[in-house]
Amino acid sequence: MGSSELIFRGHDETQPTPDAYSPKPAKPWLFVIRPVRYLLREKRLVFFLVGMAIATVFFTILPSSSPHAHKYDPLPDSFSHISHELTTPVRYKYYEPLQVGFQSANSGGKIPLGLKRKGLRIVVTGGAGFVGSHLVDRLIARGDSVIVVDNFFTGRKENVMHHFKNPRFELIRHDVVEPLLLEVDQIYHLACPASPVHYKHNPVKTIKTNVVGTLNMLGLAKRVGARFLLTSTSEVYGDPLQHPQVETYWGNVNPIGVRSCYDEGKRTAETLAMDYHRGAGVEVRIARIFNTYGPRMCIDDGRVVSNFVAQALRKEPMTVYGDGKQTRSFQFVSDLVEGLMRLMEGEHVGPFNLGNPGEFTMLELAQVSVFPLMISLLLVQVSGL
Ligand SMILES: O=c1ccn([C@@H]2O[C@H](COP(=O)(O)OP(=O)(O)O[C@H]3OC[C@@H](O)[C@H](O)[C@H]3O)[C@@H](O)[C@H]2O)c(=O)[nH]1
Repeated sequence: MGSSELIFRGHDETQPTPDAYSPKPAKPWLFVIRPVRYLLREKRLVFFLVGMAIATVFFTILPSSSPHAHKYDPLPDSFSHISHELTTPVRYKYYEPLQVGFQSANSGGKIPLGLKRKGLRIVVTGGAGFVGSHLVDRLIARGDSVIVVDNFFTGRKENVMHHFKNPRFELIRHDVVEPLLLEVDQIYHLACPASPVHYKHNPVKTIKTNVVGTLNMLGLAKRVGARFLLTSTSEVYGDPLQHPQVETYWGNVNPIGVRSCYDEGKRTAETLAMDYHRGAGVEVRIARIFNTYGPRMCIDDGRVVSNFVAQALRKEPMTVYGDGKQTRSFQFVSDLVEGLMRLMEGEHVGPFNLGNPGEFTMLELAQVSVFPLMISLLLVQVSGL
């Protein structure tokens, strides 16, 4: 059989014959007409349009009028000036996220509907401590979500328990010497006992916290692309031969002294931060914190301000060590927190000294601690409180 035969037979079968049944040709427009008729007949179109309207309201209007935007945000008046500089939207608004971490990964692209960012996710290690808890207050007030990581060695739950019902707050009991994985945009690394009495109590643990703890948190910053702020200390200058100490001064530090676990530990932490910055591209900020005082400082903190205040209250003699001519500067905790946040949001790595530029001798401090206390005790007695 030749190929021409095959072709011919095929033609035969498809040829129409006058008597054969011929079905009506299909009408493609019926596929459109039928559902429309159905929608109109069953009033389905109305339901469809109403559903679309509800969905539009839910996904567009509701998120911007979320109760959180007002519930936690009214910043105290004393902070209003900083909100203009640190946070693009001012009071009563959510914080405009920086182009860091997760955010930078999304920059340029549209964030899918329903995944709109409302604030930064921030870890504060040591967030239940004296300085950390004030920082947490400010971050929460700004509209960010805060995870506090604290082992409660010197931190206290009471310092942060006023946030327990806030859905943007989480508290994790964790020691930073163990690794931790969290998805965050920024890390404020404060975890370490800061008072000489506390850090000398277990020096091995102190240096481990400064070195291994900082290494772990820098590793986390690298892994999730977070910006990292290290709270270092004025103690990196050791027994300084230069007054006042500028950041370019390298210090005069004893590597084998009783304070070395802290001052050398912090110096190593700074080294680690800079090496992660230069070597792994981690965005770091370094703050060197000078003496700080304020509410939530432990009365048994062991530092000079709390000691003098406690002694004045108990009408005990003040324990001025040495000749009392050594000088220190003292800043209020809210000023420090403002400095930390400005540093984190700014473009400069640091290190930056954060402290009060005016210095006192310890003898002068003993005098200024006594007089206001005497006056306030007198007022309490006069008013009969
Ligand atoms: O009861 C006291 C306590 C302390 N002092 C003296 O007061 C001065 C300040 O001592 P503190 O213990 O308050 O604090 P230090 O300045 O030694 O270190 C502090 O400084 C900066 C922070 O970053 C550190 O975390 C913190 O330890 C020291 O000269 C100390 O000898 C007293 O005279 N009497």
